Amino acid sequence: MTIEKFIVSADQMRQIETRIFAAGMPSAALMEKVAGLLARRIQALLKSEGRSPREEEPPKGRSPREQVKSSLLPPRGERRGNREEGFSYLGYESQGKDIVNSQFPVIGVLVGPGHNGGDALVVARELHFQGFSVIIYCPFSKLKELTKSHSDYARSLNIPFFDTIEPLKNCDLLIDGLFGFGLEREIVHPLSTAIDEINKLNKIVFSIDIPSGIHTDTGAVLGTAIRATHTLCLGLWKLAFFQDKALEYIGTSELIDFDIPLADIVAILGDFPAIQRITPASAMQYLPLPRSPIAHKYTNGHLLIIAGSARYSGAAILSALGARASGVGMLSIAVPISMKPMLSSQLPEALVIGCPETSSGAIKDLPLGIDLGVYDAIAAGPGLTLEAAITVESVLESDRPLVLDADGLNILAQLGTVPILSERSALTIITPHPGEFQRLFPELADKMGDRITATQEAAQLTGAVVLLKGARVCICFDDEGDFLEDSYASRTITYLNPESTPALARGGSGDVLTGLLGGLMAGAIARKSCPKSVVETAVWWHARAGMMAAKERTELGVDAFTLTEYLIPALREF
Ligand SMILES: NC(=O)C1=CN([C@@H]2O[C@H](COP(=O)(O)OP(=O)(O)OC[C@H]3O[C@@H](n4cnc5c(N)ncnc54)[C@H](O)[C@@H]3O)[C@@H](O)[C@H]2O)[C@@H](O)CC1
Ligand SMILES: [K+]
Repeated sequence: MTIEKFIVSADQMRQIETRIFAAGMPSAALMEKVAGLLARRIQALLKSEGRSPREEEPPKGRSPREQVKSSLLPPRGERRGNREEGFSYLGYESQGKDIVNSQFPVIGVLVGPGHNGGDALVVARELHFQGFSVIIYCPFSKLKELTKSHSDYARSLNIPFFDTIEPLKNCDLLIDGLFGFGLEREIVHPLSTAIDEINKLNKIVFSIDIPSGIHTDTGAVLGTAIRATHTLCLGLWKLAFFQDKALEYIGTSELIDFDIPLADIVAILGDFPAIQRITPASAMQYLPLPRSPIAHKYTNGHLLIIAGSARYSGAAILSALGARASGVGMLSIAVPISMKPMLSSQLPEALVIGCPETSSGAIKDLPLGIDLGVYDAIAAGPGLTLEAAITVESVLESDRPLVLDADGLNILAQLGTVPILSERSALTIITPHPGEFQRLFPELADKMGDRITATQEAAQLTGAVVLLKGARVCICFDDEGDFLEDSYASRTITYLNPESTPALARGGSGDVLTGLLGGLMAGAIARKSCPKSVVETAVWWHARAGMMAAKERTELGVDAFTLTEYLIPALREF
């Protein structure tokens, strides 16, 4: 399993770290290694933007120090402006250093009392040796032993230290090493005020491990937090990177792999971890590709979509186009009878079933004598309105595997989520957004501060696969031994999708997912493979299509219909 699959809590990271130290790795050596990787990565990021001091052609006729030039510096006029306002550049002319006119990029390193601060000090030292102009902000008098050693050494190198934020104002880049996964309580004044002021500076900020102030597990802001533009997560992905509310603070992110032995990870997380990050490889393994050379339409599954109303007529089309991309063998679509001609013209390959409809054009009931048993799976909900309650009740009562979305979920909430779903004999996949989730699970209202835990509990309460939509989709289900090895039966499995695009935050994109997921599920059932496994595939694929469309058309250009047209091209990228 690739390192990118693992996700840890602060406690698990601590346990893994303890094993490494117990096995003999010196703590100082590990910090040196990690921070060395960080410093090199930060330099590479700066170099990619033409901001590396040593790589540039030195202008003639200057001292070696002055020859090191970087575009990280603000235009000279701006700096002069600061001086004219009476602000001494960086505030340390008084230390006898004439760097006011220096051409160096100026990097401000924020140092905390623990080992996150230790990492930051090693990074500061390395960047200093590489020719960057570095200053250190450290408002703490007590530091952990190792951090104190690095602080002493940095001071001996004449790297300037400050305990006020004023000097940070003229830095071109900030590196945040105030707190990592050791933060356990709220940040209070005066540090909280300082962090708020630092955020107001609107600088480029690289956070080490996690933005300081963010809870490693829940992603909650503990008092206040650094708003990073980029976060370099150390060793293993932490849960916070999958909590929607932390994303504004994390910015873009990447993993810095520092060779944690797999045996130590497995010792703490197990060889099939209960929480996993979706990767292209893991999602693609459940795609119905390549097809069997002797496949026929029924071995690729038969999906029934139940969707649409006069009010939301497009929902049925969008779901059906999602299902079309899944390669499902046969597609049937049940819609209010007056919509039948429109559906038939849009989806010539589908069998369109006209249903009796209410006076306002919603599905009143399924046609008399319909045999749901012929379908491998059913996807119901998009655009149904609450008037389709009888229909939703009958699919819930059926023994067919079911994807339930949108109004299907609102009707389920009225019927009573937990008793209905726990009585279902067949698999149910529910795909709520946070508002629908709260209607479905009022008993979990106070758990919504931690999306991941709330989704896990919803899966445990219902026995369903629960897919909570958002920037980082969370998928949870109980493993009943049908999917993984028997020894793991009765655990809750969680999959987290690491990447998506806000371009998908738009009406109709969920309808596409419902159809795509339903189609993949029907195919999996027809081929007798586990239908739960395709949920991660559908979520990842849907997000990739959105990302590809956004890249080509901007985030404004990804309406739900356009999204359906990117589903197949998105696969070709892989
Ligand atoms: N896990 C690993 O394998 C490695 C961890 N390293 C670094 O070590 C970090 C964790 O280090 P620590 O456990 O020392 O923890 P941190 O550096 O995250 O912070 C802990 C320190 O902050 C103080 N503190 C906590 N909450 C506070 C608050 N609200 N206000 C003021 N002070 C507060 C604590 O008393 C303690 O001194 C990681 O994030 C990472 O940067 C790396 O150095 C090496 C590898
Ligand atoms: K940090």
